[in-house]
Amino acid sequence: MFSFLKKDKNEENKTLETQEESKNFLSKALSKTFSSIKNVVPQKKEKISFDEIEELLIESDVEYEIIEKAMNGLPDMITRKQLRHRLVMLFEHAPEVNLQNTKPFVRLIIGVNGAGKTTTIAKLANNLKRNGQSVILGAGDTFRAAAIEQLSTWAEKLNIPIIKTKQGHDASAVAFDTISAAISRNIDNVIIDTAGRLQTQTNLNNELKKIVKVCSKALPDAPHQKLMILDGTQGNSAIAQAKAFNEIVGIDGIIVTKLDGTAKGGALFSISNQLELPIFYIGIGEKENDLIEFSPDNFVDSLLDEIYIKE
Ligand SMILES: Nc1nc2c(ncn2[C@@H]2O[C@H](COP(=O)(O)OP(=O)(O)OP(=O)(O)O)[C@@H](O)[C@H]2O)c(=O)[nH]1
Repeated sequence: MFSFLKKDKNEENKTLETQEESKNFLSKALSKTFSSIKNVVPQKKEKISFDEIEELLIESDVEYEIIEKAMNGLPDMITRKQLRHRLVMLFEHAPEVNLQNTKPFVRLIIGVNGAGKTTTIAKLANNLKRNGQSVILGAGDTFRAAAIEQLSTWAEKLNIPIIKTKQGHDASAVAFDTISAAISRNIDNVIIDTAGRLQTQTNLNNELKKIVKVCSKALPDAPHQKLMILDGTQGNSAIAQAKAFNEIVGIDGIIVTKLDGTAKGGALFSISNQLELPIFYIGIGEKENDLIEFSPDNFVDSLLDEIYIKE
């Protein structure tokens, strides 16, 4: 009985340590956003004024509408606990748990050119592999030869199989073949790239609808996740883009990239809240390990650690 309790305590400590590590990692990755916040509140305090909180949220690129929503009814001097509660609430669209029971689990990656799709696919695949799962990639960006090459280079580097075709060939055929290969080779995860497109490019968007339909022909219910990659350096302007894609194919979750290079980290609040979608991961660098699972609690706590004295 005693040793059982002791083990529990050890495990609890370990979880706390991991949480602390993940928060430290987040603070480093979001240093640009946090230093803009510190410009507004240079000294840590127990209570911070309404006006200062409002200003620091504006500085970190939270949309004004969201700030109003979060701060409605708060007093003139705000405690950490009061603010924490309101900020965490903005991420109420938490990721669904237990999605991973399906095999193969098919993710379709969507985004505009340059948002970081290819790099993010590599990072995601690397994460899954590190967790002991098998992955296959589908080079569905058949629009540009360079995209097929770039993804192939990552596949080789990470030692992950890839299904590809020639530039200009049918992207939905690549999606179908990748899922079929995963089924026959008993692979856990499928990640399918798609061509970068704007929400206004009708032909490409019809192609995207076709890819989604063909995925479900290869495997009922696939794709299990349609993930939108948003460039974090664009801050709030990425929202309109994602809204349009959500209307075209229905997005299940967001990955925000390049948060290491911007002071606009506060846009994460607006992105999740406005789109009513969970943020699954954030990209914090160009290497394969630079993708972390997004935790609203850790994000809000790291931010509050910059301005509040710990309770
Ligand atoms: N600093 C930083 N750079 C990133 C991150 N994610 C991607 N990048 C860089 O952003 C650039 C564009 O990334 P890609 O993965 O090529 O983007 P893409 O959306 O596939 O773009 P196309 O290939 O043009 O369709 C590359 O130079 C990446 O290294 C990130 O989280 N942080």
